Amino acid sequence: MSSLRPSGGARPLLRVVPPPGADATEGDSALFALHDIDVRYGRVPALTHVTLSIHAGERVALIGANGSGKSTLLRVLHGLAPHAAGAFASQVPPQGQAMLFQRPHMLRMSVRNNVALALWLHGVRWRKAQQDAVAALGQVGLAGEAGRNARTLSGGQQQRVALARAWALKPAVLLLDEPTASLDPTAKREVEALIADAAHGRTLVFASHNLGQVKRLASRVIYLEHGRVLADLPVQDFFNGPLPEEARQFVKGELA
Ligand SMILES: Nc1ncnc2c1ncn2[C@@H]1O[C@H](COP(=O)(O)OP(=O)(O)OP(=O)(O)O)[C@@H](O)[C@H]1O
Repeated sequence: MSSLRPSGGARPLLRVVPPPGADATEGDSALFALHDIDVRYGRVPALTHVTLSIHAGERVALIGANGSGKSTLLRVLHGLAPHAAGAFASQVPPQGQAMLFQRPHMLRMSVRNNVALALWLHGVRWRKAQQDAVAALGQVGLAGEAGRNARTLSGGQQQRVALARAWALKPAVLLLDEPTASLDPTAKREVEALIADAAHGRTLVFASHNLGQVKRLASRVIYLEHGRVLADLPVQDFFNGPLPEEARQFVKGELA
């Protein structure tokens, strides 16, 4: 079982239940193991004393106020936070995971090639990459837009292209940073359904401010405050059990 350092006056609540088959007492069975991780941007602490493990098949929601460290934690998992102190171990090869950023970057080329390029960079031949790209775009309802310049798509459509780009790589681990934050209610529902579908047989770690979505998608909730983990619980316990006061207030505020 993982353990956490108390953070300031607040006591973290930690009861990580690994999925069936995973042995949480064995550090090396974890896909990701973080021990006492600190990340700073200059003088700004983004993560402080973060210790946790993530096992195959978990669907982990990262929640917390703006600036609490959710994106930074996702970046650590994706190997994009080089200034981390502490120990970080990953059992996932780089091509085994894909990350969706809050504001996906579209290259000035067709929608199809935006997806195909990601595949080609992972060693898929160009012709096959284009075929797979069209198939992935079909999965997110954008097959009809394959020839369009990706930069001319709406924000929601660009988010779908980014999802297709991630899906096409068939990663074992999906890291999603507020994947539906900028979408209208219909697109939110549709993209959330795509994520739920894609999560089958995969490990999912996602940041979200949408607690309804967290309840629907997550098996485990990690609550961050000022870069510290204040609660790390199975989803039912997070929403039904006692929480540290800060987390309770946050949940109340977000649900209001
Ligand atoms: N590139 C950066 N340069 C300087 N400070 C940064 C940078 N990125 C993040 N930070 C700071 O690190 C802290 C954690 O930020 P992070 O983006 O991880 O939070 P977050 O929980 O994802 O926030 P949000 O909900 O707004 O997306 C914040 O204080 C933020 O201002």
